[in-house]
Amino acid sequence: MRDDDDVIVLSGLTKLYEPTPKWMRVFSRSHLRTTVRALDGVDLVVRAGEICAVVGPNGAGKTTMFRIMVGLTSATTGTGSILGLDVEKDSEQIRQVVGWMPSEDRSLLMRATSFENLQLHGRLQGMNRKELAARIPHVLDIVNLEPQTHTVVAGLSAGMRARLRLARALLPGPRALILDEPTGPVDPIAAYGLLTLIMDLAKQERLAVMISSHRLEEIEALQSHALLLDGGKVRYSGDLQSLRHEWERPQLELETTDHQSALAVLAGLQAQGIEAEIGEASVRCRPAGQAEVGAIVMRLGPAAANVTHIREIPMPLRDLIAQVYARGGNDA
Ligand SMILES: Nc1ncnc2c1ncn2[C@@H]1O[C@H](COP(=O)(O)OP(=O)(O)OP(=O)(O)O)[C@@H](O)[C@H]1O
Repeated sequence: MRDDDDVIVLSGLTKLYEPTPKWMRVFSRSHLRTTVRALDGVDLVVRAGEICAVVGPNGAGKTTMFRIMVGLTSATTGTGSILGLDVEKDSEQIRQVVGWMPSEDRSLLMRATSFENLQLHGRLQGMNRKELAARIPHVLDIVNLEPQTHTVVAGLSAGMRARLRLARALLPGPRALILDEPTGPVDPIAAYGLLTLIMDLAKQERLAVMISSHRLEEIEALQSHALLLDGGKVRYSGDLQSLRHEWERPQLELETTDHQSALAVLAGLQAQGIEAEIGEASVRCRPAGQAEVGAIVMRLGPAAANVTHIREIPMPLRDLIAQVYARGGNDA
C-alpha cells in the first residue's frame, strides 16, 4: 500500500525505443537502426519534502524518465505514479499536480514578457484568466522575479530565465516538481541561488522534487537522495555525499606565472610524493585521499609564491559511476 508521504513511485520502469521502420528511413535522417533500452527496470520512491537528484552521463536515461513522468512519452513496461495517479492513464490530472521544467530556454517566447509567457502557459494548461491573474504575481514573487514581470524574456539573464521557467513549473500549485537540468546555462552564483530556492520550496511546501544535473557539486549542495543512472539502469540509489567522499579524488590544477615556476611547483609536489603532470604554465595533480589543498600549497615553500590560481577539477561523473559499477553497484 502507498504511504501518504510517497509522492512519486516508479516501479520497474522500462523504456525501449524501437528501430525506425525501413519505409520511414527515407524521410528521416536521424533514424534508429537498433532497439535502444533507454530505461531498464527503474524503481524509486520520492517522498513529500524530499529532493532526489538524478545523475548520469549523456544518454543515461534521465530525460526519458522525466518525459514518462509528465506524460510526454509512455513506458514500455513498469509503472509510474504521482500522488497515486498513473502517469499514463491519468496524464490530465498529473499535469495539475506536477510542475515540469524542461532543460532548454527554447520553450520560452523570447519576445514576450515574463507575465505573458506565464499567461500563455497557464492558458494552455487550462487555467482561467482570473486564476492566472492571482497566481502569476505569486509565482513571480516566489522566484524573486517581480521587478521583471513586464520585461521581455530576451532582456533577461540566463539565471532570470531559469527562474522564470521555475515560476512556470510552479504555476499549477504542484505537489511534485520535475526539473531537467535547471541550471544548465546558468553561472555558478545564480545556479546556487536557484538551488537554494528549490531546497526552500521542497521544505516549506513539502514538494517531492526530482532534479537532474551534470554538475556533482550542485547535487552535493542539494544534500539530497541521489539516483545514479547508467545505460538506463540504476547503479546507485542513496546518499551521494557519502559515495563521493569515499571514492572521489579531485584533480588540482595549479596555474603559475611561467614555465620555470611550473617546474618549481612540479618539484615541490613530487617532493611530497604527489604525482603531477606539467603544462606550459600549470601543473596538474591528483592528491591521494582528502588531502588539504592549503597544506599542499604551504609545503611548496617559495615555489608557492608563483602560483596564481588553483582550480579543483571534479572527477568526471562517468568515473564515479564506473567505480560504483566495479564495486558491484546494484545489479552489476
Ligand atoms: N526519441 C528518441 N528516439 C530514439 N532514441 C532516443 C530518443 N530519446 C532518447 N533516446 C535514446 O535513449 C537513451 C537515453 O536518452 P536520454 O535523453 O533519456 O538520456 P539523458 O540521460 O537525458 O542524456 P543527456 O544527459 O544527454 O540529456 C539514449 O541512448 C538516447 O539516444
